[in-house]
Amino acid sequence: MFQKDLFKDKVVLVTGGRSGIGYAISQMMLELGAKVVIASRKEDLLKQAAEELSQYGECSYLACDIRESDQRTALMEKIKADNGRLDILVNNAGGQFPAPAETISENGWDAVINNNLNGTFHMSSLMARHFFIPQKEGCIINIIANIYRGFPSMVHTGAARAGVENLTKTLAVEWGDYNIRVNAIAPGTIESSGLDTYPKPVQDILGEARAAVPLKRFGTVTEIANTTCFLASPLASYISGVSLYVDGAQHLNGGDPMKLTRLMRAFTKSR
Ligand SMILES: CCCCCCC/C=C/C(=O)SCCNC(=O)CCNC(=O)[C@H](O)C(C)(C)COP(=O)(O)OP(=O)(O)OC[C@H]1O[C@@H](n2cnc3c(N)ncnc32)[C@H](O)[C@@H]1OP(=O)(O)O
Ligand SMILES: NC(=O)C1=CN([C@@H]2O[C@H](COP(=O)(O)OP(=O)(O)OC[C@H]3O[C@@H](n4cnc5c(N)ncnc54)[C@H](OP(=O)(O)O)[C@@H]3O)[C@@H](O)[C@H]2O)C=CC1
Repeated sequence: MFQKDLFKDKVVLVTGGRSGIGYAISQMMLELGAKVVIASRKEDLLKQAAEELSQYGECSYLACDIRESDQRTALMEKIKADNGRLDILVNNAGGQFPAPAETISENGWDAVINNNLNGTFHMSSLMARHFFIPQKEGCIINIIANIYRGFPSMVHTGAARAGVENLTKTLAVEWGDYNIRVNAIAPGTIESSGLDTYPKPVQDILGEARAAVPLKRFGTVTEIANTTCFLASPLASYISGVSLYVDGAQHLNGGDPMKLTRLMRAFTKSR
């Protein structure tokens, strides 16, 4: 759909690029000519994904937990040594667990905030200081979630993603001075490997949740990759500071937001 070689000679970092949405983004960027670096925690799975992705173009990898400062620095050093530059950062790595707010421990809260808010900011800041600001050019895309009506059953990630939505606006303004564009994508429910990680109550309501989306289906990883490539491309050269909801209008009308919380309360009690 995009012009072949759209990202020729561009260097792209996709965190969480070994699976699901991140994998689809990496594949599409490679098919459009980019050099792609993927990073996530599980080294075996990461290596395997990089090997598979190499059929589409030049893909490298480094194991990195985005919550760890020394691992983020090692990733930045690798990109500098291998490529000398970075053009596009896709902050896709993230995740959480469904739980009623009153059951979330302090460590559980901190783990999710560290993963989704702190990891995203520190990665953006590091890559901006070492690449985008000296280059006077850069592009950051933050994958968040549908937090339009809060996020019942996932208060921790709702708060973290709202933080990322807001820092997207602030960085778009501050780093406009350096010709850096910063945008976010808020996927609705996407058919991806990520959904398989959720417990039975989530699996049980997927049919109902799918029917409640105004477009009557969940999204695909390709639809999130399409949006990412659009926002990273010159087609979006005047777009910065926005959060694009890619959710079949689920944020406006997506069924009973409390249903999962009630099911999780019953599930937690029964264990
Ligand atoms: C109708 C459908 C609705 C679905 C909407 C879907 C929208 C969003 C979809 C997606 O995002 S798909 C992507 C999903 N993928 C993931 O979420 C996987 C990533 N998740 C993780 O890697 C982990 O959950 C984590 C959040 C990063 C935590 O990892 P970490 O290794 O730091 O955790 P631990 O050291 O194991 O635990 C820390 C702390 O957290 C508590 N905790 C962890 N899991 C749970 C749980 N399932 N329930 C309750 N608490 C949990 C854990 O107990 C620790 O706390 P303490 O016990 O020490 O107090
Ligand atoms: N699927 C959906 O419906 C939705 C997904 N999202 C978000 O989109 C993003 C991708 O999700 P999806 O592809 O579906 O799910 P996946 O679980 O397949 O992807 C999450 C990726 O992030 C990596 N990751 C998680 N934590 C860290 C960390 N601390 N450091 C480095 N890498 C990490 C994981 O790799 P590893 O385990 O090896 O670290 C994995 O590759 C996530 O942020 C997710 O929350 C948002 C809304 C809806």
